[in-house]
Amino acid sequence: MTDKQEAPDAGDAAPSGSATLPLRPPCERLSCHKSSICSRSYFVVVMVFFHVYIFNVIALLFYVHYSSGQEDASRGRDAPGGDHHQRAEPGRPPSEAEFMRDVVLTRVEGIRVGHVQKVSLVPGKVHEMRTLSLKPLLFEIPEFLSEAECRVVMQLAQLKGLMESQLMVQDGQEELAKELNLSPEEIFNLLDINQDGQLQLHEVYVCMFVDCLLSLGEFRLLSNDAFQRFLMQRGVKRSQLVRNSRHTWLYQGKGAHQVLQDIKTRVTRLTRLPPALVDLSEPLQVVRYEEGGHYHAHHDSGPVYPETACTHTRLAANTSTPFETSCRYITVLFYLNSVEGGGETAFPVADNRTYDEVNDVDLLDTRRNCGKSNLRVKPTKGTAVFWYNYLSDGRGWVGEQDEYALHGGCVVTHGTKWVANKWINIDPDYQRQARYQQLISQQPEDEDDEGLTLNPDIQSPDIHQDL
Ligand SMILES: O=C(O)CCC(=O)C(=O)O
Ligand SMILES: [Fe+2]
Repeated sequence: MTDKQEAPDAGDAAPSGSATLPLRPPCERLSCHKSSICSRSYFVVVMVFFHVYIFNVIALLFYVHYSSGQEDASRGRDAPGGDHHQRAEPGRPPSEAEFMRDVVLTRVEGIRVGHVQKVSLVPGKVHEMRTLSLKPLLFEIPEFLSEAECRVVMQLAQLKGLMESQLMVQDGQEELAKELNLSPEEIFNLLDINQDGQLQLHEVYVCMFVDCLLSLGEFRLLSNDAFQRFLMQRGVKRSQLVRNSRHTWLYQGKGAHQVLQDIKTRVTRLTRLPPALVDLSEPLQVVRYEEGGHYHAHHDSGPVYPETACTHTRLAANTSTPFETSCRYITVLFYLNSVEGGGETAFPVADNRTYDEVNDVDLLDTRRNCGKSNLRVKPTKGTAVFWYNYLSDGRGWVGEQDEYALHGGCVVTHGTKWVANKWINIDPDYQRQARYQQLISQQPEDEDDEGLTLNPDIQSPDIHQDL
């Protein structure tokens, strides 16, 4: 057998009789003599690469699609205004949490101080809303309430009865003090934060309205007797108190007087907030100052740190927190009468004074220094003012406390002053607010309204006996 016979391809590889010649590389051979096979292989290789490429592109597209979907979903959970596409399944009503994901808190634009915008709050009437300051964002709306509405609110408050906003010594109730098992000295010691043996105004202030060494529950008991006694023992006068007024709370939910319900609806329109947030806020607080009454400058709501709970959502909080504040995002203040003398609402640092200067001038003292406040609003019957106590977080939710929202009631020099406060409570922690709303939505119908957890003066469960 020749080489030729043994190797069928030999004829392709070398001419006959030249077995010693080196074989050419197979590729060269193919390209020269098997061009059809060569191009088919090339085609196959190209097609394989092509398919792998297409497959990779499709896989990449799927990956991008699904991973951005997940990001959206988690953004929806973290940022209330972030996701407008995550909806409940069709045919199923959205749960409160799903509803909340779509909520963005609209803020009314101030444009500039003095800017007037028309607002439609009641059918057939247009109100004018004037920007009073940008820091805080503060507006005034004349004739927000009619004369008749002002009268009804004052009368309902009188019918209900007003209590001292900050109590001084009155009769008895020794038992409550005993229950606490704290002597007046011990109470004083707890409130005397800097331990200098004196009870300064700011210490009373701190305890009354922001965070307190005592729990809120203990403080409520104190205010009935023991607290007043040691204030008197230390020679504290009414004028030295943080506030010198009387107040009560009026329920505005279902079954409440129509005027009260109307006011709530109007507030919802004015603030452009979701009705549920207004519905679940504190009842209306009505305040009366007699001649000589005042309210030193304060914040309606404190700063919120990670360890701070909001009073209204504390039931929904997973953990217990050492501090609590009322998380009043907005204050709407109504003047129910025109005051004969004094009684302006002062905003000591509005717009152009830094907060630090407050300490130098003691602008907190509205009995002495109201005249030095940057801005004062004269109480005029029916007028409403409203402002934001918190800034925006930039993503459509509640941000940090606005320190320019400091305000107080100047001393009433002639006559009586009646105001009402509508506070809108929103937890800066979006998740907590969502959990709270979900919890409330699971309550039976007659329990899921304002005042369930929010009225700071109400300790008994009979809150729905409110007017
Ligand atoms: O009486 C005023 O003008 C202000 C009232 C106030 O700030 C309040 O009740 O929190
Ligand atoms: Fe206030």
